[in-house]
Amino acid sequence: MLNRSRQILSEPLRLQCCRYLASDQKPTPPRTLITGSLGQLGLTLAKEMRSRYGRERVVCTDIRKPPKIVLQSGPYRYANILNKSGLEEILVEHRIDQVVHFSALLSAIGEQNVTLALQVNIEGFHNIIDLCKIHELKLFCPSTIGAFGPETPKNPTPDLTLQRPKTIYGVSKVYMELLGEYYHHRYGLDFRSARFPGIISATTPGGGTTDYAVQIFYDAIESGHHECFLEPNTRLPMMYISDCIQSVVQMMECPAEELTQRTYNIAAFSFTPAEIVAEVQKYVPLTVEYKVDKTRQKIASTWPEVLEDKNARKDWGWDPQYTLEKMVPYMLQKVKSQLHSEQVIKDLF
Ligand SMILES: NC(=O)c1ccc[n+]([C@@H]2O[C@H](COP(=O)([O-])OP(=O)(O)OC[C@H]3O[C@@H](n4cnc5c(N)ncnc54)[C@H](O)[C@@H]3O)[C@@H](O)[C@H]2O)c1
Ligand SMILES: C[C@@H](O)[C@H](N)C(=O)O
Repeated sequence: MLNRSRQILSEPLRLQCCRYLASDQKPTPPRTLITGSLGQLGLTLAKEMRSRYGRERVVCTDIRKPPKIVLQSGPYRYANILNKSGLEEILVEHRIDQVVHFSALLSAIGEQNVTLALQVNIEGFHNIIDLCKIHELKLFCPSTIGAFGPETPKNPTPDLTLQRPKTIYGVSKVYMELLGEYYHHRYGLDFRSARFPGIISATTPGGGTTDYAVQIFYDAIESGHHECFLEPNTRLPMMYISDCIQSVVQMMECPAEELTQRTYNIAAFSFTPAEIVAEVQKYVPLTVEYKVDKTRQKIASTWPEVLEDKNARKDWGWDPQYTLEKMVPYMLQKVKSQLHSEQVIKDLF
């Protein structure tokens, strides 16, 4: 895993990473805290970071009871991001150097509970960013294609453009981007953010508009039939989990002077439901029925089709490895193992 990760980094970044990997060289690897680590992305990132920096140097947190295997794999702490002093205690006790802030309510679930989304996505972020400022910690918080709206150019969508999202999720992410950049400008906080496409992994997602693109693999393996909640021609940017995790590591390890901006679009590939169905059908029999969910379709219709990521490629060597065609057989294999032997959670550690 470690070799693979290093292979795909650009030359300057690879040299930077080697500084963490060679035990006789300085500086020592960072101590990292991940919030919302039991969601779709957190444990995969924890596994990658632990392989690079050491098991005890990555502290997973969330408000949910973790599976036993998570407890066995390294430090895990209960941390509600709405409890600022509780968070501070953990940051101080573990002598944390950097935070990856994943806790959030995603687009579809946010529309079902706007008050809670405001609390988690905005108040929670206030707590995190203030603590990072006080304790001089580096902060990564992902943004999303959901930070754009219907007025945004859809194809391609540049880094700097109109952002008038129509979900509370999108509004809170634009606020997060702006506040992070303000704290960087005003206080020198080392804030970094990448706008993720919909992420596809065998770990199931937590209430987003792009979730169909994970569910389709479970349906293909379990029943051979998928009910799709988006229209067949809805094109959205997507990315495989391995590339997503690489983007976090690469961006966090990039020397500050190489970043020309603090929020970057990142892209891998885009597809429509009809296109992913056709790709899955190359490997397994699959029928599909389009039962469109009006709320999620309305959200998807306001999002970009293709993100422009030339600045991320130029500044910190962003170079995704997975295409739709390469990802589909991997996903089918992962989901099959997950269903038959809970292998995916084991794979994480
Ligand atoms: N998954 C994607 O497709 C995607 C795409 C773009 C951006 N992102 C961003 O990446 C981050 C991680 O996404 P994810 O898919 O893992 O999300 P997820 O919904 O799967 O997980 C979020 C986690 O936050 C935790 N959480 C909720 N309330 C909390 C609270 N009060 N205190 C602490 N933790 C709390 C939940 O328990 C959950 O484990 C989010 O910020 C999301 O906006 C994700
Ligand atoms: C796109 C992303 O932010 C998330 N998967 C959602 O659909 O809400």
